[in-house]
Amino acid sequence: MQSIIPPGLSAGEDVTEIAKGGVQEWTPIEQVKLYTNAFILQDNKILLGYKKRGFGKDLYNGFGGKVDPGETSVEAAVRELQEEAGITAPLRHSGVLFFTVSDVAHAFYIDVYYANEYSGTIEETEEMRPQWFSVEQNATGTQHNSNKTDSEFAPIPYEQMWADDPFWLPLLIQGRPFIGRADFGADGRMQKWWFAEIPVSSDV
Ligand SMILES: Nc1ncnc2c1[nH]c(=O)n2[C@H]1C[C@H](O)[C@@H](COP(=O)(O)OP(=O)(O)OP(=O)(O)O)O1
Repeated sequence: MQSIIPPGLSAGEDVTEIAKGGVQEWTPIEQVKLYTNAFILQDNKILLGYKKRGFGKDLYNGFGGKVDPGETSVEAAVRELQEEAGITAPLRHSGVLFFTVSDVAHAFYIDVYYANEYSGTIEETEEMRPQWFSVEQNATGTQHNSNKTDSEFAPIPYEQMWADDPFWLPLLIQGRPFIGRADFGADGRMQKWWFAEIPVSSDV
């Protein structure tokens, strides 16, 4: 399928569009800040954190934050995972997300990472309360079983996550690289969005 890659993102032409919506033009970009977001995937479960304060408070997300001056993106991702969940992991790049929020002056360019192993002890921190969730029901975004799972872990709580997450988190879980952009209103709803899968070998 032919796609038009939104401003803020770059990729080759061989992307596979998986979702798009909204009617207005993309919000103009004035300033961009670099962020990271990291997930641990292990034994059919995923580690998320309940954000206790600040931007995205009361939502579940991966572990991450701003890239500090002088840091590489992956160094920042490793640092944020340590600061927010108490663990370290061999993070691998999985995708890029680009967001604007109507009442935030800068745009968010987010490198998304995952690891299948970690070291250290997962612990609650001032910012995040880590919790494992089952990926068995969520990998395709569908329920195999209407109200029961054999897993001891709850399904991924998409209703308590950013509205864009259901578009790309299933791809991360399945090891399929992705890119995507969403422009949010001040009410936290997506006003315009576009998500795509990219070839495994792509360098995003
Ligand atoms: N829309 C959306 N979906 C998924 N994930 C995110 C968003 N918007 C986001 O900002 N994020 C992610 C990106 C980062 O991982 C966090 C936000 O980082 P934040 O906690 O604000 O950054 P810190 O550097 O830790 O903040 P301070 O410690 O400086 O307050 O959410």
